[in-house]
Amino acid sequence: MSVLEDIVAGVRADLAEREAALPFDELKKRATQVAPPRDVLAALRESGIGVIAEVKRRSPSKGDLAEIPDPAALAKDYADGGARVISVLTEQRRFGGSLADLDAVRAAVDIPVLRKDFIVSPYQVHEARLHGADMVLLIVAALEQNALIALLDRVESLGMTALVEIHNAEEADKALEAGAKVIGVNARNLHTLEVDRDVFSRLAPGLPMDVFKIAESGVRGPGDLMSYAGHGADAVLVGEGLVASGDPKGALVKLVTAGSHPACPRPSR
Ligand SMILES: O=P(O)(O)OC[C@@H](O)[C@@H](O)c1c[nH]c2ccccc12
Repeated sequence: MSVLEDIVAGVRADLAEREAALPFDELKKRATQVAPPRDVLAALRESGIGVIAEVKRRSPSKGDLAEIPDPAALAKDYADGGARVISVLTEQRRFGGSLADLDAVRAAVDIPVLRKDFIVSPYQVHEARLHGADMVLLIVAALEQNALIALLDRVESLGMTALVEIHNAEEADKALEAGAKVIGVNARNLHTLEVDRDVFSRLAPGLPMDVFKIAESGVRGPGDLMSYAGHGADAVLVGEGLVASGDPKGALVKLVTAGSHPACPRPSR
């Protein structure tokens, strides 16, 4: 079993428990009662290269990254530091996240929040909405094309924005065919878990101008942000480089400053 299949199997097992505790119809009903989602694309399209800052405790590739006893405090630091969007990992087994983290972050900040998980069922999309998410990650490699299309429609029909993640040209075609408007190129290979920053520069030229392009993973500091920007990234998504820095807010401010510096390459639109 690949790492991805293994993670998804665990996600499905945890999901079955939540479905038993809160039936889908009831979940859907409750999700209509929360405040409407924010306009994520508008937030992302503000000037400069935006930074999406991630609340990430651990990962299968790196093990423990940071304890993060108070995700709300970290989220406030991110928002104060100029993050455009906050990404919250909610996968429990491998990343140490939870829906409680999403709740805490949602309550702490006003900027858009991304639910970062391995979404394989409509249940998780409504659940994201119920917990205040404005954006939802959909990983092409984890989904059959029909499921990708259905989940993307579902995310958009709830007023949220889908971040569609790809790793190669074949997945790029699938994402575009499904109608993705925001595409994340993940530099981390989901099979080997290795980071190859050149994946972005290889794939970005093949993506249409009007697709919003996010470079995910492997941003260690301003240099990596500038380099991704030079290859056409509209925004970057950063986890480890912030949480494991010892000073997440300081590290973020450096990235945000670089992203809005006149010398930083701009997306050509
Ligand atoms: O910690 P990094 O290298 O900055 O990476 C962040 C983010 O890209 C990574 O957490 C990620 C990208 N896609 C994912 C899918 C699931 C879980 C995690 C991820």
